[in-house]
Amino acid sequence: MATPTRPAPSPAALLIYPATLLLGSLFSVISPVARATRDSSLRLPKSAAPLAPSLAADLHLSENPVNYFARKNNIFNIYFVKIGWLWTTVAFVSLLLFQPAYRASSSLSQAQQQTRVRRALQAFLRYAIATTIWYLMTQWFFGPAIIDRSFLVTGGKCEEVMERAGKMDLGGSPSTQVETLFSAAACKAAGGAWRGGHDISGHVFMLVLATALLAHEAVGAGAFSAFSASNRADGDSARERKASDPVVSGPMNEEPDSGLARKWSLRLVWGVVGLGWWMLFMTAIWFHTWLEKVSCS
Ligand SMILES: CCCCCCCC/C=C\CCCCCCCC(=O)SCCNC(=O)CCNC(=O)[C@H](O)C(C)(C)COP(=O)(O)O
Ligand SMILES: Nc1ncnc2c1ncn2[C@@H]1O[C@H](COP(=O)(O)O)[C@@H](OP(=O)(O)O)[C@H]1O
Repeated sequence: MATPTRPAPSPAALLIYPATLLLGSLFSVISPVARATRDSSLRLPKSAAPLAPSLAADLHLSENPVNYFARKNNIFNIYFVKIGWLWTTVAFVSLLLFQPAYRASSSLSQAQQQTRVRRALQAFLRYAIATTIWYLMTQWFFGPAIIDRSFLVTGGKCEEVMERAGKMDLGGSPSTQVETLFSAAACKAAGGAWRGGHDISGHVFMLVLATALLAHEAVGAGAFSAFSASNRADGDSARERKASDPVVSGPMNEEPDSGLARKWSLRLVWGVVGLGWWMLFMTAIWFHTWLEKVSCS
């Protein structure tokens, strides 16, 4: 019986992302609460009203929007999304450590051990590639991150700071000045307003990348465990399997206590994926224009 060990999730599953953004955008248009938030923000004093076409800030400037998730300081934004790659890393490492698909153990044959080490290395490579992409897009790309550079290229700038810089010498080395003016975080920290360009959502980008990476890995690892468990139950057919066959190299000799860690690592991963999806949905409802959201997914 040849059952694939790690069936690849269908690419069609990725449609959940545009569907989520579409649903969130529709909700933001038809929900009375979302509309009330928008109306109240439009009644803000002119000095507080942004001049740029970006709706990200325009619609949600009020200090305390009606909906908790429309607040930038909501607990999930601060302790989950803002350090989202840390959560992704922890969840991913827990998979590598505790899922039988990647775990080499002395009770396995040498061929089985090699298969698992190879799988773990491949998974780590996927994580490293995703981490590099996240880093270059949102944190640093030989200076400002790609998202910040695309904002500048499309006409955005750090408004108040640019004006001040025009009037006085900012001091510091030229590279310090560039950092101050040309990255969203540095601009906001310097009291400037990051306005005027196409502001690709870092939240949408990171949440899509992180949840897709984790879900893809968890589906594969979970399927391996389920397949192995069904083989353990079916003792006769399990004994017929070749140890060297990567398709059937299940954790027949798994230590009893590793089952708990295996379950909890999957729960952690699906928890991160679930909360990540929810925050993506919240970003779709309360933050950014439609174009800014879809341009990064
Ligand atoms: C060419 C450079 C390549 C560098 C990458 C090399 C990859 C090597 C592979 C593996 C090595 C392991 C390294 C471990 C990395 C651990 C990652 C972290 O934990 S970083 C610390 C936590 N920080 C975050 O999670 C930040 C997440 N937040 C954001 O990215 C942003 O806040 C946002 C994009 C979500 C929103 O942006 P904002 O401007 O609106 O705040
Ligand atoms: N789901 C969410 N919950 C709370 N704040 C969010 C959010 N999605 C985006 N934001 C906020 O909206 C702004 C634009 O984010 P992004 O460009 O990454 O989508 C950021 O504000 P700050 O930069 O003031 O923190 C971010 O914190």
